Formats: sequence, structure tokens, C-alpha cells
Amino acid sequence: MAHSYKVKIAARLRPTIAGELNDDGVKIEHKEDGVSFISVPNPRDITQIFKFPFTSCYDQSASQEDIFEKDVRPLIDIVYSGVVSGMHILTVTVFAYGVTSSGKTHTMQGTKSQPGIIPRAVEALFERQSCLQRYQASLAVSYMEIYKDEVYDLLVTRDNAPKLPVRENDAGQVFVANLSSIPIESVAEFDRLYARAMKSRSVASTNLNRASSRSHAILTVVVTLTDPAENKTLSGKLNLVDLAGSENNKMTGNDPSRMAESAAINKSLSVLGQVVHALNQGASRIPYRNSKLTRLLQDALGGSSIGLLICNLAPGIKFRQDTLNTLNFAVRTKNIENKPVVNEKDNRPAPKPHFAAVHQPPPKLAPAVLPVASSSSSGSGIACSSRQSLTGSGIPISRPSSAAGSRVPRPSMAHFNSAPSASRLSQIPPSVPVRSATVALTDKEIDERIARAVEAEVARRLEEREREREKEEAERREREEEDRRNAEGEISAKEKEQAHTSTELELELRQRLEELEQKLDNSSQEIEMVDVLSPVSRKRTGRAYVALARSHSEKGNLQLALELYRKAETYVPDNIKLKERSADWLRGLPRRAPLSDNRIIEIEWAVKNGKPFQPSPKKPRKHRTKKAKSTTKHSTRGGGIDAPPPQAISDGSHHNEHSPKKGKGKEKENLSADTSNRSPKRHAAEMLDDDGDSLETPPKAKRGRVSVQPEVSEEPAEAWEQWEPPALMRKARRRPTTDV
Ligand SMILES: Nc1ncnc2c1ncn2[C@@H]1O[C@H](COP(=O)(O)OP(=O)(O)OP(=O)(O)O)[C@@H](O)[C@H]1O
Repeated sequence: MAHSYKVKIAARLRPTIAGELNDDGVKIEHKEDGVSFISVPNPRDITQIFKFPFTSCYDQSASQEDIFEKDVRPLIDIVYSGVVSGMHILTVTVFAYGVTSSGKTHTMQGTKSQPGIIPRAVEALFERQSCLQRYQASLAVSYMEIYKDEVYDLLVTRDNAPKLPVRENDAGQVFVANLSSIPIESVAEFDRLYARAMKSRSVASTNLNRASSRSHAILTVVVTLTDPAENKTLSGKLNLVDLAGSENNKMTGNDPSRMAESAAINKSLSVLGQVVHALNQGASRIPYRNSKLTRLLQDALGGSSIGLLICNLAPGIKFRQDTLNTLNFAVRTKNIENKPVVNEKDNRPAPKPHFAAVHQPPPKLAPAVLPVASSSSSGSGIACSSRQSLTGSGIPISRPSSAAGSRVPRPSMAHFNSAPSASRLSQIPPSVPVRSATVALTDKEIDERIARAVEAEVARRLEEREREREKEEAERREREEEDRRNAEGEISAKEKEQAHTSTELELELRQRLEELEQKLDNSSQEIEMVDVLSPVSRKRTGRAYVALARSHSEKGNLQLALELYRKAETYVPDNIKLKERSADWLRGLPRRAPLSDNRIIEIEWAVKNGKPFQPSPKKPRKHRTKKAKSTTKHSTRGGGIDAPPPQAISDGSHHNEHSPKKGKGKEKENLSADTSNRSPKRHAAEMLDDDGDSLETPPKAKRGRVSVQPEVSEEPAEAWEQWEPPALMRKARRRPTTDV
């Protein structure tokens, strides 16, 4: 069955000592319901009071006995009851915490007249021992101090005391190698031993404490019970810790030597705070390894130990902030549950150099082998040896890993029941890997390995990032290439489309030309056809021929163009451009230059004289409504049969060669000559477009009133002498028009 125990907190306010101002700012209050709390004014705002409730609060009047009887003796009972009842309680830890001069040493050690928790606890253990009947009990004591983060044995002569290494066996239990463990058989024996050890502890005078502890002191009493009937040995352990107090060097007036001690003290206490904080946060990594103090107290904080934290408080305004800090630490600590946790040791190599690497399948439980050489030399490995190492009395850690399958010797732990390890193991999440083999490594090697692993990881991540960057770059280039290809494809598609369109137009044009040419071959038939067409159809057909003629003339095919213009004239014989010159010529008017707007004349002249034809530039089109108003009044009415006209192709020219200011008399003359034989309706239809090029439908004009103004040309007269009116034109002119 898994047990979990919260760290119990007790607060103790010491009385004012000589030289201190009486300050009743910090108070202990007890409620009727049994709850008690400490109230502390905020040093920055004394009207603000902070209250800290704890189950055990002791004011200045509380005696050493009060504290021991209420909070410590029950733990002594647990040590024994746990062992006897098989509850597997291995360790009970009591530690005093507080600022320098707050009364920690007084509480733990006390004086001759006011003995503290340590002598009282040992006495209580002996008392309980005497009550045992079935078991043979033995007690052994070890006492060490952590001075500037180094461990020293306080039970050996100070001059000979070397620094002791902190180790961890394969079961994950932390111990101090070569730490002496001295059996005691009576309280008196302990007192002598303890009195001698106290003298070895590092103490110095500061401004705040005449005998200020410069180290953390841990006294451990191992209780071993042997059952002769069952040949079984059980053990329990009591750790009693007197911590050094945090120090403000300004207040303590420390010299450089004291300041170095103070720095070490403050650092280890800071790590202790970090461990408590990490435990409260449920962090996966608890920084136990960051100081020897936390490493050795690992089992008391988050381990399987039952813990009691006594917060020592000093009255007086100058300690106010430290008091608050201590109480805050206590509040955080009381939430810690002592139970197996996964801590940083699970992620780091644990074995030590003096342990041989052994590879063996995990399920097999191996017997203890290869005891630590140094431990052996000091007589460790046997629980009841007269001077055994504290390997066995070191604070066990609730390391789940390979406790059950450990092959690493635990010399001093041989008297411990293996069941607790199995019990703790059962509480470990299955995801926690169980180590099956160990490798001997020094701390330096471990650090190097970690550094190498970190470097490898950093390199791997950098490589990964670089690969991702290259991949993104390649994808970007691919996208750009695809966009470029798409853009080119679009352009090419447009070009193809345009080429296709122009080809289509060309084909269409050629087809139409062929049709027209075919019709041209049948011109004689068309002449008769003219007579049966309506005026509108005639004009449409005429326009189509004009467009075709223009197209050919522009290509230089003048002969064909000429024929087409003549054909056009057949359909629109009254067209000014087509007939004006011939009419002039017929009347014997002054001859004009061939470079006129009459294309038939111009082309005929060019063909006859073998000259190139240069068509006159097109004139800009005038606004139709203006034209209708100012120059021409049309009167038309569509009627008759609309013969399918040849599909004329507009060349875009819109000539209006009539000017209201020019040749008004001539216009009337022409009209009288050209329109005399035609009905007004047909005449209007023919006059819709004066040059026969426009395909637009002309606006309606008033019937019978047509006004056409021929242009006056400034062409030289000589050219006209060579000109002859086209035969077709003459023929068409002689032909009477008929409205259908
Ligand atoms: N409950 C108490 N009753 C009477 N005197 C006390 C009490 N607590 C502490 N004192 C006295 O206060 C002074 C400082 O106490 P102590 O040395 O125990 O403080 P500390 O917290 O251990 O200091 P440091 O951290 O510097 O070792 C001592 O002279 C001690 O006798």
C-alpha cells in the first residue's frame, strides 16, 4: 500500500533576547476551534497584516518540552511503530529553518537546562526501546555538518576530518561515504558523544548571533530491530537537522571569511527553496543535485520520509522581512507530499566510480557484491558493526528505478527491509524506465557526458532547422518556377489565340473574296439582278463591293479593284464618288486631276498609265446628326426584296466629302441630272452613304428632299485628258432603275 505524507509545519517565535528592542509586531493567535496562526505586519505598510495558519504555532512562552511533546514525540513513536507494524516508514526527518538568530539551534540542540529536540528524541528512542520485548533493539548515531557545501563528520576529531563524498547507490539512495555511525547504548553515552561533537561544529560570532552556526548539521539515529525468532532485521531512522540561518551580510557585519560562509549558506537555502517550489509545481525535474543539503534531504522533501519543519521566527522589526520569507517558505513546504517522485536522478547516470559496472538481466535479483572499498575499510557493510559507515544511515531516496533489481551493494543498508523499495516501486508510473545496467562514472564524467549530449542535441536541432530552411527555400523556388511557367503559358496561349483569330479572319476574308469573285464572274447576271433588288439591298451590295475593291486596291491588285468598283457602281450608280467625275467628264466640265476621290477614275488612270495607285487619305468622319442636319436631308423607306448582299468588309473609312459651303450650284445641277429618273425613295437609299464605304444604316430623312454637295477639287486639268469613263459605269447609268 502506498503512503503519502505531507510535511508538517510548526512555527516558533523566540523571545526577545538581550539588546533587542521589544517589538510585538509578530503575534501568535490561537482560535477556539484549535486553529492557530501567526500574524505579521507588512514591513512596508504596517496597517496590512499577513496571517499564516499552521497546526502548531508556539509563541515566546513555549518551552522546549512543549514543542517536543506535541510535535516530535509522535514521530518517535512512528519510527518504532512503523518498523514494528511493517508500515515501512524508514525515515523521520525534523529540521529547523529560519533566519540567523531565530532560535534554530536553541530548538534543536538547546542548552543543558533547556535541552532541545535532539537530546530529547534520543532519550525518547531509548525509552521506547526498553518497552520492546520481542525485538532486540540497537541505536547508532552519526553526525555531520555541511560547511561551505562540503560534508564533514562531526563524530571524528576535527583535525582529521576529511571532506566526505556524497554518493548514491544503484538503488538510488543517497549516502555519505565514510561517515561514521556510532552505536549508543544509553542516553548518557549519547550525551557524551553529542557534547563532543557539538564542539566540532563550525560556529562563529556575528553581529546577530554570538554563536552563529556556519553550517547545516544533520544528526541521524538509526534504530535497528532484530527478531531472533524469525531471524529478521528491521530498521528505522530519525534525522534531526539544524540548518544554518540565511544571513544579511549588512546586518551580520560579516568579514570576508564569514561572508564566504554566508554565501554558501544562502546558496544552499536558495536551492532548498527551489526544490520546494519545484515540488509544489509538480515539476518533472527537482533540483536536488544543486546542493549537498538538498541532496541529503531529498528523502525528507518529496521522498518517503515523514517530515516536520519547524519555522523559527525572530521578533523585532529588523527581522520582519526575513520572518515573512520564512513563513512563505513554510507555506510552500507544507504542500509537499512525501511520496515517490520522478526527479532529476532518473535522467542522469547514477553509478559511482567505486561501483563496478555490472550487466545483468533486470528481473534477477542479484546478491550484494563488491562493497565500497572505502566503506569496507571503515567497517561498513554490517549493520551492528561498532563503527559502521553512514552508507546505511544516509538518507534513503525514494528512487524507484532499479531498487528491486539492484545488483549494487548496499553495505549499510543490508539491515533495511527490502519490502519498502518494492512498495515504492509500485507507485512509480510505468513510463519511468527501469535501469538494468550501470556504468561507473565520476561527477566530472557525468558532467562531460551531459555537456556532450547537450552539444549533440543543439547540433541536431541546428541541422534540423537548416534542413527545414533549405526545404522551404526549395519549395519557394519551385513555386516561383511554376508561376513563371504559368505566366509563359498564358502569354503563349494569348499569342496562339491572336494568331488563330487573325488566321480565321484571313480565311474568312479570303472566302468572302472568293465568293465575291465568283459573283463577279457572273456579273452579267448581277446586272439583271440589280433591277429586282430593293434600294436597300442594292446599297448593301454596293457597299460590299466597295469594301472588296478597296481591299484589293490596297494590295495593289488594281485591275480587280477596278472591276469591283465598277461592280459597286452597278448597285449604287448615284454614288457621288463613283459617278461625279464621270458626270463631269460627260458634261465636258473642266478636267481634273486623276488624284481625286473617285476611285474608279483614279484606278483606271493608274492601270492605264502603269502608275501605282495611291488612294487618297481617308477623311475623318463627321458627326452623323450634324451631317444630316446641315448637309443632307434624307427621305427613305425600306421596301422590296432584300437580296443577300455580299458580306462587305468595312475598311473603316467614312468619308463625307460634302461641304455645305462648297459648290452649292453644282450640287443642284448634279441632282437634277442624276436623280431625274429615280423615285425619291430609291434616291434616298442610295444617298445614305456618299462614298459607298460605310456599312452603317443611315438616319431617316425627309422624303424627296435630298441635298448633296459635291466637292471642289484643285486637281490639275491635264490628267483628265487621258481619262475615259468606265464602261460599266456608263452601262449602269443608261440602265433604268426600278423600285420593287
Ligand atoms: N526559545 C528561546 N528561548 C530563549 N532564548 C532563545 C530562544 N530561542 C533562541 N534563543 C536565543 O537566541 C539566540 C539565538 O539563537 P540560536 O543561536 O538558536 O539562533 P539560530 O537560529 O540557530 O542562529 P544561527 O542561524 O545564526 O545559528 C541564542 O542566544 C539563543 O539562546
